[in-house]
Order: sequence, then structure tokens, then C-alpha cells
Amino acid sequence: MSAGTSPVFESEKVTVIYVLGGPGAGKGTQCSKLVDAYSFCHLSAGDLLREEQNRAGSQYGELIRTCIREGTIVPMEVTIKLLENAMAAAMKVKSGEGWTDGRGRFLIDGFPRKMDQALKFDEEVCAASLVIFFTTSEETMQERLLIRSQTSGREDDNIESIKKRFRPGTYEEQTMPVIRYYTSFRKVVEIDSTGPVEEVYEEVTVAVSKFFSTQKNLV
Ligand SMILES: Nc1ncnc2c1ncn2[C@@H]1O[C@H](COP(=O)(O)OP(=O)(O)O)[C@@H](O)[C@H]1O
Ligand SMILES: O=c1ccn([C@@H]2O[C@H](COP(=O)(O)OP(=O)(O)O)[C@@H](O)[C@H]2O)c(=O)[nH]1
Repeated sequence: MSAGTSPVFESEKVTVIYVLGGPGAGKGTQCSKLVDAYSFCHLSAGDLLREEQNRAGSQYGELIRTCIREGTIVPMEVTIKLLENAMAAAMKVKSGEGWTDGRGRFLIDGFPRKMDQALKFDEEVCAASLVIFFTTSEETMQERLLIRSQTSGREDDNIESIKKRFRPGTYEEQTMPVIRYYTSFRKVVEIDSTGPVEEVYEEVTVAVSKFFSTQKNLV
């Protein structure tokens, strides 16, 4: 793909919602709940990268492993291609089944983490219609990640990697410009994710239902 080409998926036919927030903010938890209620396909950029990392013969395995361990961002070409492929595969499987209105619905979780990723994905794959942005304190996120580490088996759910993911420059300087950019298009819904899961989910469903009602789309 080169600059100036149309996106692979038209935003008239495919709804993309980015789900952002710091590590441990609750993105994955809320996305899982939304999948059943609204027939979304949930694509976690981190999960796709971990899958690719473990895929036998992947040329990116070592690169991904290092980035995830160090809390740095994998080169966007890799992540965007994985997302695009996963979207194409879901479109084949789900159209006619889960998506009775014929439109694809994707929750893209943990992406874009940087402005260049956002611009490239919007331009070349599909323009996002909405951004759900979860906020809570760093202390809450760290506590949650430590609890998650007891069962997740994730290589980055350990105190060293957690500290690296919160070091200055990683989140505030890279991801916040993405939030400010979409805010300028009135696409951001910010939700405080400090409370219990069900309480946060109530706010999420209000935002998503409102979004679909303005899209004149059946839910
Ligand atoms: N509202 C919440 N209250 C308490 N714990 C939560 C809440 N949301 C998520 N968790 C827990 O916190 C951890 C991180 O949540 P997760 O959804 O994986 O975050 P993220 O995808 O943003 O990294 C998980 O163990 C999850 O069960
Ligand atoms: O678009 C992305 C999403 C994730 N990651 C990497 O994957 C890790 C884990 O991301 P994930 O979203 O799974 O975890 P979370 O931040 O929600 O705990 C990050 O620290 C990055 O190293 C990345 O490079 N690009």
C-alpha cells in the first residue's frame, strides 16, 4: 500500500472503535463484555503481537519479544499488517452470521499507541469512528497488573516490565497526542475505569449505544 490509496475497509461498511488507556486500565475486560452485547469482533493489538511472536517461523518473533519485554512499541508496519489480516479474516467468517446488518464491527484494543500509527491505520486500513479512552490512576493500573500477573502468563506482567511501561515518555508522550487528535474531531469518550467492572461497563454501554444511535445503525 502506498500513501494516497483508499483504505482497505470503508468506514461506511466497517465500524472501527479504538479502545485506549494505560496498561491495566481495563481495556480487555470491557471489550470482552462488549463483544457479546454488540457483536463486535475484538482485536487486541497486544494479543495479535503475542501470537505472532509465538508463531513458528515468524521473522518478527524476536523483535516483538524484545519490544514487549522493554515496554516499547513494535514498528507500526508489523502491528498494522496483523490488524488488517485479522480484520479481513473476521470479515470472511462473520459477515452473514454475527453482523446481520452487513457492517463489520471492530473493537481495536491497545492501538494506536502513537500518532503515526493512528494516521497510517486511518488512511490505509479503516478510519476509526470512535475512541473509548479509559482513565484511572497509575497506582490502580499497577495493582491490577500485579494481580493479572498471577494468572496471565504474560512475560510483561512482572514488576520490571511494568515499571518500564510506565516510565516517562512511553505513555504520556506517545499516546496522549493520539487522544488529543481524536478529541479535536469529537470522537473521544473518556471513561473513568477506577470503579468495579460492572459500574464501568454501564458507562461504556451508554457511550456505545449513543454512538450506534447516531449512526442510525441497529444494535
Ligand atoms: N474495573 C476493574 N476493577 C478491578 N479490576 C479490574 C477492573 N477492570 C479490569 N480489572 C482487572 O485488572 C487487570 C487488567 O485488566 P485488563 O482488562 O487486562 O487491562 P488492559 O487490557 O487495559 O491492560 C485484569 O486482571 C482485570 O481482571
Ligand atoms: O499497538 C501496539 C500494542 C501493543 N504493543 C506492545 O505490546 C505490549 C503489550 O500491550 P497490550 O495492549 O497487550 O498490554 P496492556 O498495555 O494493555 O497491558 C506493549 O507494552 C507494547 O510493547 C505495541 O508495540 N503496539
